[in-house]
Amino acid sequence: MRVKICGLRSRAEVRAAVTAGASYGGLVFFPRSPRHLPLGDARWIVQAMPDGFTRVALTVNASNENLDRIVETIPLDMLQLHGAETPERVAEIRARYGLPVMKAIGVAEEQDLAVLPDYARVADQILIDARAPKDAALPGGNGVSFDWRLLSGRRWSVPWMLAGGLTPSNVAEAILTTGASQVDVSSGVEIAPGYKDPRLIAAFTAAALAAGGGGPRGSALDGSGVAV
Ligand SMILES: O=C(O)c1ccccc1N[C@@H]1O[C@H](COP(=O)(O)O)[C@@H](O)[C@H]1O
Repeated sequence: MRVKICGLRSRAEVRAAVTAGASYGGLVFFPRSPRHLPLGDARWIVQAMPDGFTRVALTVNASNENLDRIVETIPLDMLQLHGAETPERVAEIRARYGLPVMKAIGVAEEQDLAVLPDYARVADQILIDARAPKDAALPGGNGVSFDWRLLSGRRWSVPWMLAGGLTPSNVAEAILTTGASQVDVSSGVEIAPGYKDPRLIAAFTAAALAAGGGGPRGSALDGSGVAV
């Protein structure tokens, strides 16, 4: 079981995630988000991330110019693409930066999963998130979940991660229902938008690790996140 804490905005939040046993830390580069990080701050925050803790940059429909700036400024282990990037664009970004790419797919009903194989061909991982509500200002980070039963018994050819409205209280049920071996959380461990609570980070990570049977910290790039 591997846990990603997304939207880390301070070194204290990074320390809380690492201490809790999370494997991934997400930095949001999307100005409309309350979790958006100026690049100067990101450079400082990323220094608090130890070896083995996967450093993920989240972007939304970013241009090459913006991605260039991010990749040139901070050391990264993965790019999370959380917009309407096509499979061709995902492949282009992966080739351009030589970094593993995790593509987010928004799900509200079964047919939303139909695009998943196309992305699994070009991305290193898939992030299955709740589809954002129509009136939402953000494409993710809304604290909204979906019917996890849509995923039970499904398999894909690449590692995948479950997201969307996960909290310390529901993550165990989400894992048991979907069989996820990786989970991602943002608003579910916050006391206000953009402000993580170390106790909620600890509670979430402990609940996920207990439900998933624990397991080593580390990246899922070895393929061990593949659903079985
Ligand atoms: O967290 C954000 O602000 C954000 C902004 C734009 C796109 C995605 C964002 N977060 C991702 O959304 C999911 C679910 O978040 P939540 O736990 O429901 O709040 C997660 O993958 C975040 O990485």
